[in-house]
Amino acid sequence: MDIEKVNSMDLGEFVDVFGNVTERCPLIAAAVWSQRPLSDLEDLEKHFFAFIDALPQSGQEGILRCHPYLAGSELQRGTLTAESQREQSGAGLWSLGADERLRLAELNAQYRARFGFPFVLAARFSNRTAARRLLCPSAQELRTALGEVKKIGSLRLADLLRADPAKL
Ligand SMILES: NC(=O)NC1=NC(=O)NC1=O
Repeated sequence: MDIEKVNSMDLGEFVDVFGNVTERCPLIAAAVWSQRPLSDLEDLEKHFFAFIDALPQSGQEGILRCHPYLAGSELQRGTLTAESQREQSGAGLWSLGADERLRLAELNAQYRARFGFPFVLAARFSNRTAARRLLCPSAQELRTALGEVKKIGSLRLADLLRADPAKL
């Protein structure tokens, strides 16, 4: 898909296509739509990231709370978004052993209790570092977690911009 096609989209189409670049936060796509005409993929990505960076901490934490747990109940129940389903399955989280799933559930619970939002990791890079990040200071961990949200968004945008518009 080329950037001219993106710039020609009305609001509904734009949110349909880009509404889940940031997991379950279509508001961001609706906000970025008003930045058209966008010059290229980098410009589109820059506006997604600028919106996140400009939010107050409560809004940034809200974005993290919109993310499903890694290997959590949503993966088990099959209620993940298509993107998350692909990412989590692709990272092998579907085929975890019972003990590993339990260990991840415990880490998720400890992490959520400490920071007030779920552990977020760009699963396609899957450098499972939950245990180490649990020890980080809150302000640093918020920045790290938002960095993972941006990595996930970059990968999703690249997939979408590579996609054939006929299939969208
Ligand atoms: N809590 C998470 O990190 N969730 C996810 N990371 C991904 O890359 N996809 C997800 O659903």
